[in-house]
Amino acid sequence: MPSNLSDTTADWRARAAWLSTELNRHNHAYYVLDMPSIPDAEYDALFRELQVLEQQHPELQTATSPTQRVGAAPLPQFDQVTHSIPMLSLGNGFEDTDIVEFDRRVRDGLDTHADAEIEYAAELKFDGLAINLRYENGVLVQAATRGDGATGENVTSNIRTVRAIPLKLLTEYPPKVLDVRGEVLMFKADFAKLNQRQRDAELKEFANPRNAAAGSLRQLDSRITAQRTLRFFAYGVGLLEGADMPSSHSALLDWYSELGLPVCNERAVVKGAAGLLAFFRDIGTKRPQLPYEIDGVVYKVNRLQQQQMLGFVSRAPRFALAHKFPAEEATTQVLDIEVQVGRTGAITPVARLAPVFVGGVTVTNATLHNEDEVRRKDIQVGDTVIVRRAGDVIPEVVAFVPEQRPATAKPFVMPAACPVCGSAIIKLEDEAIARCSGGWVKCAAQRKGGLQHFVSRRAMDVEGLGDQLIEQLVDKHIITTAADFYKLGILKLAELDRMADKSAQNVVAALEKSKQTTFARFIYALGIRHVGEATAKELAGHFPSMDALMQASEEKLLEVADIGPVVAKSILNFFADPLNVELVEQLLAAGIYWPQNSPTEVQSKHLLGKIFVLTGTLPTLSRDEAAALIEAAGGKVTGSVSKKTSYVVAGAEAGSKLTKAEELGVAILDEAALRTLLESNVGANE
Ligand SMILES: NC(=O)c1ccc[n+]([C@@H]2O[C@H](COP(=O)([O-])OP(=O)(O)OC[C@H]3O[C@@H](n4cnc5c(N)ncnc54)[C@H](O)[C@@H]3O)[C@@H](O)[C@H]2O)c1
Ligand SMILES: [Zn+2]
Repeated sequence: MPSNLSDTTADWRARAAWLSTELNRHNHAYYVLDMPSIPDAEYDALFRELQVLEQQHPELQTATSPTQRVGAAPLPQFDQVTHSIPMLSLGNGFEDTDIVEFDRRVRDGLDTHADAEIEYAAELKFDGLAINLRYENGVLVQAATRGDGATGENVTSNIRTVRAIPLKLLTEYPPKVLDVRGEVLMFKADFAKLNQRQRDAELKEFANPRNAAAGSLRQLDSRITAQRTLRFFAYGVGLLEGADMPSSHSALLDWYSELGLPVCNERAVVKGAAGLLAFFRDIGTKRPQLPYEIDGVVYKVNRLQQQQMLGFVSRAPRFALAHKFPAEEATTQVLDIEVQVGRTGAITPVARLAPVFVGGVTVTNATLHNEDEVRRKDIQVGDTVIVRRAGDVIPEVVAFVPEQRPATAKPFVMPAACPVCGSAIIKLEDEAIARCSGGWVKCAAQRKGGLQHFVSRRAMDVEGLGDQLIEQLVDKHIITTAADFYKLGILKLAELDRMADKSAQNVVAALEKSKQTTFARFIYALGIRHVGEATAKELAGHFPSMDALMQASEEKLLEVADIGPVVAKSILNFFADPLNVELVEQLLAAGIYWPQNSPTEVQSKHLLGKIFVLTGTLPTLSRDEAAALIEAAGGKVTGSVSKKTSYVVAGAEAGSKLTKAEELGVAILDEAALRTLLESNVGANE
């Protein structure tokens, strides 16, 4: 309760009444419309405040208070179903102490010895909606939502479209009546597909899988439900007639499994509070990999007899507790929208936020991904927004709250120039992402990425110069351009963190060794936009020297196989910048060189027309080297084996390509056989 409230009955009453109205309004949006108006954490905070207020002032509590009720009344459009046994909610806890306290309450309630450990069934808290499935003589006859706990909505025809739910139980002796309780939910992948379809059809997207599941099940037209993939997990029981109730919760779920009802495997029987907390932590680490969303775990006293002794409070059983994960969503204000320049020059709009605690940390900014996304979500400076931080994922802005948009809200405008280097920001028509046109030589934001690429295995191939080392070198201003690598001495390197003399020597030796390279590798290492390895090879084969390449006109570039206008323009732009030309000159001056003609000892183009596939690890040649030799002899290297393949060159740990070659009867060579073939003229076509 806010402390600025003076301690008078009138104030409590007003606050409690206000909280009730708010909670009822949010309940309606959440349960009836399937469109929550605030994040769950904020709803929970209001709910707790009212609970505390009512505990302190019992006279405020009414039977109609939101704290005493479950869910919301069913929609009048649906037929109503009165539950034989009410469907309740769950009490919940967040902190370890809440769990220890729950275990203590259970032990007190059972009057067991202080040191007797209780057996609990622990399971997942699925983020969907509760359903009651009535089976009579083994046949599904009715399905109803929880509604307000006493009365739910009849959704039988919709539930019949859910393939995960059996229409008939797998038993010859079904009970006369069985109310199976469980959760209808939507898996993450199905949710993503549904929202993609909604977007394509320009329909409203669902906020999360829970709302999508609820919105899909609570449809008046079952054909719509049938198009959405819903799933189901059973976790409880209502009325049971004509069979004995299993003696524990775990036995109930085992029985369900035998009856053909889907039961989640992530469950355990544990002992005492320590067992509960261990389960919680274990599930916490598995959570990101689960194919569906959960918002916590649920603990239930396992023995049915003990459950009955404990009984119920108004809206929840005393024998169960939901242990919830920290909220992943919260609302806050957008103070500004800035742009960040990524390692490849990609410009990302980022919302600066009023600090907010979400997903277990304080968040002050969140990604907006790209310009189109900002427009689509219509996020403006000044908006109140819902921020989401799930696991270790970067926080993102989910949506803005329309009712709270101020008149002064300002739409985002993409700046014309890079905030880091001042170069123009450009966006190609067919790309979602705008980029700084400065490139890595000019733009400090792209420098580290560019330098890492420069030394990478397929470029200059400098061993021992890892990403972290480069970050340090740049951050300590030891290096600004790629040419600086070749000025590095052992002493400078040995000054760095975690750098032993020996490793420093190795790096310097590796740099020295990298000076002898190929023309193609050097072109690729320059990191010219759109010039990948293949294009670099084409260029190296086409132009006799670096000078020739740097001076090539657009027409000349277009003569090269596979080079179109976009790539040609990119190459022209790169060499139009004096900084880049200077870099090339410095690198060559530092001693980088390559054999002028073909880098190998191949005598003739005798393998013209032959198609090779490389697989596995060869004893001495790297794959690149083998490919270069084959190409120098006129052969062609492709990625997959077909009837057209002339030879498959197989090394250690060759996989499916080798099998395929054997199936198709393609000739298989080892490295020695390849060398023989390259050196002789046996493959000649003439
Ligand atoms: N954002 C909003 O405006 C808004 C409004 C109302 C409610 N809510 C949210 O809804 C929740 C309260 O709803 P509630 O009363 O359904 O309670 P609850 O979701 O906290 O717990 C009860 C429900 O958990 C589900 N459940 C999942 N796995 C289960 C399992 N293994 N065993 C038993 N039950 C399981 C069942 O559907 C059950 O009805 C809160 O998280 C609240 O934040 C949000
Ligand atoms: Zn820039």
